Amino acid sequence: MTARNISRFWEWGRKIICVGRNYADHAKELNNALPTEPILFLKPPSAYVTEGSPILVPFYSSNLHHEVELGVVIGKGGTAISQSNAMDHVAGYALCLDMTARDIQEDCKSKGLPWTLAKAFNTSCPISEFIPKERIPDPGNVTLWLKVNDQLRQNGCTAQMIFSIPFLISYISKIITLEEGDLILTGTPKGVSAVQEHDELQAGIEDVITMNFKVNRKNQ
Ligand SMILES: CC(=O)CC(=O)C(=O)O
Ligand SMILES: [Mg+2]
Repeated sequence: MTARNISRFWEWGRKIICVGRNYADHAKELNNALPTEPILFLKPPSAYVTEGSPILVPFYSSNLHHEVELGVVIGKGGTAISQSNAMDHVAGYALCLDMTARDIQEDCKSKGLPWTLAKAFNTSCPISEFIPKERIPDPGNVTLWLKVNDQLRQNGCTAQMIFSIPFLISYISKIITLEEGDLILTGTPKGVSAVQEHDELQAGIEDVITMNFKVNRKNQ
């Protein structure tokens, strides 16, 4: 059996654990209350899409939003990890989009239903290449940005997160055991907006990485 390579973590079929409303400016733009504890939801590994393949608008949505986020790739699993040890469990990072069918999410929220249809569809998690840990020495202070058709829509710093990366790793691992190859999406800053078929998305982390995706529509 060949050894698995963490730099292709998305092929391992591991969990994608997402944090919602982790930036006050984004919670405010959607008129959401600030969380007192992390808000968690999941995406399946079938949500991954890598550069070269398109993001597909789900057939049941007419308001698909981009959310640029820093992804934390777990390199060493654990349960009830302490905040002081948390960064020892990180292998690296990925630039991620938490694609969200906002119309469906609003409908689910109003009916008290889970967000699965809004957040977990195929191609709802576009990701960059794996970024080794050493390339982002301070993940709590990097700028993420996203452009749609060359127009800047999001530009936020991870220093604005309400819950820090060590806190999130510790909090999540008390509830859900973290495994090597899991990915944590740490929430989005303000500026989320709708994308349309044929749009071109470009996103980046400072001078560390950029990625490009096209948007297509899924017909049934
Ligand atoms: C309102 C949301 O969709 C929450 C979320 O995903 C976020 O990043 O914040
Ligand atoms: Mg999000």
